[in-house]
Amino acid sequence: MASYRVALTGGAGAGKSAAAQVFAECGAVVVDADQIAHELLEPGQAANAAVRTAFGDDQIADSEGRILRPRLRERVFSDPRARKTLEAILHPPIQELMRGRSRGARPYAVLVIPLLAETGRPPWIDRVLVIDAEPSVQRRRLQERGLDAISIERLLAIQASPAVRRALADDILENAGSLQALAEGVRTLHARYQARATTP
Ligand SMILES: CC(C)(COP(=O)(O)OP(=O)(O)OC[C@H]1O[C@@H](n2cnc3c(N)ncnc32)[C@H](O)[C@@H]1O)[C@@H](O)C(=O)NCCC(=O)NCCS
Ligand SMILES: Nc1ncnc2c1ncn2[C@@H]1O[C@H](COP(=O)(O)OP(=O)(O)OP(=O)(O)O)[C@@H](O)[C@H]1O
Repeated sequence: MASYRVALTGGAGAGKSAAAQVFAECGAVVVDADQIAHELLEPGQAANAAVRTAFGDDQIADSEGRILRPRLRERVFSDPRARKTLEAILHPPIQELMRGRSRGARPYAVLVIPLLAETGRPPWIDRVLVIDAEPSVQRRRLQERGLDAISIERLLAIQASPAVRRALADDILENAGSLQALAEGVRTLHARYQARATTP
């Protein structure tokens, strides 16, 4: 039987990781694009070398070749050309690893893809779940994570609008209440996805 793959997307701080954790606790296989991006930037990876060459070793890496992610983030969130350069290096291997790691997943896979609306829906995705929170709530959560006000505004400005994202959705999870309410919403969806995944 082919894998059943659900893409989970949403704006920064909307609650994708929190929802993904509950899907994992329910037994879904979770694959996260942001985590894969971090893995690909590790020393020894081809993307690490490509990023250091493109952005300048002395600018964005330490003496051991470790990418200084906050510095790279600052650069790419304030310069669209730099962002395109980084995305051109990282997005093809991210796509390949997302697809590979979710192949054969049982009962089904949740792929956390923050930029689904920006990059387009891959043909191998069966269903799109959008998690949404009020922009004021996103800002507060990002602030709590230590991002400064300018970085928060830049980040929200370069991401797709909630309307564009919601237009892609088969399901929408409103993350407006408590973490417990979010977990209940996830468990309801899990039951539905599990049934779809196992129905021939
Ligand atoms: C820029 C990088 C080095 C910053 O790393 P850092 O650990 O500081 O932040 P983190 O990865 O947690 O991202 C912070 C927030 O920015 C969002 N984000 C990341 N990259 C992008 C991007 N190219 N465009 C818009 N939003 C982005 C993330 O989803 C998250 O909400 C890293 O995010 C990265 O390598 N991004 C490029 C790869 C990418 O496009 N990833 C998104 C998933 S496809
Ligand atoms: N309903 C909620 N109630 C309280 N806190 C929440 C709720 N949902 C998420 N959070 C918290 O808000 C923060 C951001 O959530 P999370 O990391 O899941 O967002 P995200 O969409 O994965 O963000 P990013 O794309 O930036 O990684 C986390 O600290 C998380 O625990």
